[in-house]
Amino acid sequence: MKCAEQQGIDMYQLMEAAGHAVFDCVLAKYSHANHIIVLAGTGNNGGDAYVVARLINHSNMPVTVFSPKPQSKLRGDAEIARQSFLSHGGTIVGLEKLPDLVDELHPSLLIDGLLGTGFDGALRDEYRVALEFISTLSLPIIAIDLPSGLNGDTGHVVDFAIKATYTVTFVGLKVGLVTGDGPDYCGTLLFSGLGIEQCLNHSNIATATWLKSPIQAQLQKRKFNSHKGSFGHVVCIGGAVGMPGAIFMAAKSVLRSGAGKVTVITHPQNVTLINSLAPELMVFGSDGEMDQSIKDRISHADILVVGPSLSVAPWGESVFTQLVADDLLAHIPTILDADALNLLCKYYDPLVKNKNLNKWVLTPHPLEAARLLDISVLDVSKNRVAIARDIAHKFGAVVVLKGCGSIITDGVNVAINGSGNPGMATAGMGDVLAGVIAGVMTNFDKNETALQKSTQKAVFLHGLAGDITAKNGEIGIISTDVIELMPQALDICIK
Ligand SMILES: NC(=O)C1=CN([C@@H]2O[C@H](COP(=O)(O)OP(=O)(O)OC[C@H]3O[C@@H](n4cnc5c(N)ncnc54)[C@H](O)[C@@H]3O)[C@@H](O)[C@H]2O)[C@@H](O)CC1
Ligand SMILES: Nc1ncnc2c1ncn2[C@@H]1O[C@H](COP(=O)(O)OP(=O)(O)O)[C@@H](O)[C@H]1O
Ligand SMILES: [K+]
Repeated sequence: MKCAEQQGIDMYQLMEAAGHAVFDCVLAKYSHANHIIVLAGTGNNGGDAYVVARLINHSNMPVTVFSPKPQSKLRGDAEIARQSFLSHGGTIVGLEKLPDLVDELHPSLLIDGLLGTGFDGALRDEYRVALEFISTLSLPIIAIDLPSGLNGDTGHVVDFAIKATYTVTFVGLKVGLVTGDGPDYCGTLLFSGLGIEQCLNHSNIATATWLKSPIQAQLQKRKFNSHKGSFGHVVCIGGAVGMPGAIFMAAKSVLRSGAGKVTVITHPQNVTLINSLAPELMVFGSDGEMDQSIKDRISHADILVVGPSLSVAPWGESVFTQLVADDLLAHIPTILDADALNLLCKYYDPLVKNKNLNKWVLTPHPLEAARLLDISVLDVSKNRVAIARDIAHKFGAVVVLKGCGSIITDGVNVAINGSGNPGMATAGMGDVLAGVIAGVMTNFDKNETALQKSTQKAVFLHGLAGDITAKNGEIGIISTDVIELMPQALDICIK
């Protein structure tokens, strides 16, 4: 909004436009509402609320505004909007009176204009008490710009927030609506550009991309005249003794995402089982010492996946340290997942620093992200985008910070994934993602600039396969189901 102001756009007109956008939502979804309660805060989000309340009043629907103290004087545009509401006969009551009046008013809709993008920190007591009371009413709620209590920049809820039915949000994407806690609080998201989206598009503001449509993960149709060598050789390294599952799922996912050839390097005791589960894989055993033939296979790979069930015990540690010491990870695009990330924390300084590592994709979940920066998991969830960027800068890598609204960043560009579902919160789904990233990459150029873009597409495709799997029920989907549906997800995205 500051940018709009700098470009000479009239801020009160924007507030009017915001109010009209919310009023349109009221008319479209709740035109028969009984009494409408509007919460109006003390900033510009409150100003928007007064515009909506005036429009509701004007259309002869019963409306009461509840506002925290001080109700006397707001600032600037918000005060103009409040005065306009009052001069049209509007009623404003103290927020603390809401519990006493609610039975009398019989509201059937609540509009939340308490806090918007200016909210920071923890809710002040008066607000928290009001929001907790509201949550007991079971009313449909339209949130203005964002649900009060949710931080629009980070997607973090400190203690309490409104759970909206609809959120009518304005102009650019607020990352906090689509990552972390955001999706649990926003309900259905409705966007309004307030008529200034064109002007902002030309202002060169760096914003995050929300990956929501298959068009954003477009893949080229294959030439008829293709052969397996056209689509890359991926080597997957992991699977300590007794742990064949994760590396098998990662490798099978690479195959199901379009790679020409996939090799697995694992503990010798896993070889027979993995071969029998997927005879398409080439599987080789290593007892922890990497002989020359294994090193040759790795050095001829187009892409590496390192980490699924590698373990931090001696076998995994020995494999990882040799890969780094022999520079095998320095020149080949490499997806580092799971225990490779844990080992990366341990060996970052002595082995990894100062090498040419800008071909890495790191795929931490929040706990692994916390370890990579030596912070707490809470610190990660407080600001997912900033943390993902910090990891990208520290390791010179593309980072996928997994979870609801996975963040993909090379430290500069930021994308937030909009595919996937909570059914995917199940063991092995991250191993599948690591494989999908490598497999999808084999469809693209191998240069570095493609790394962020191809990782974005892969993360979207992985979530899309999860969504296709969840069509028969979300809870209880398993990672191997998602692997089998990767071809369907890819097919949706082929040009
Ligand atoms: N003119 C503009 O800039 C426009 C802004 N728009 C609206 O304005 C909003 C942003 O307005 P503001 O910057 O005034 O911010 P807000 O209206 O979100 O909030 C500011 C108020 O919240 C209080 N507050 C902050 N943290 C708090 C906490 N932890 N507990 C309790 N109270 C807290 C502050 O004391 C301040 O009074 C947007 O979300 C959008 O709804 C729209 O009207 C379009 C035009
Ligand atoms: N609630 C969710 N919404 C969307 N995607 C999710 C959700 N929960 C998990 N996922 C996805 O599933 C995968 C889980 O990865 P991870 O936690 O590493 O699992 P594991 O360690 O068991 O392999 C990630 O890609 C993550 O983004
Ligand atoms: K709000």
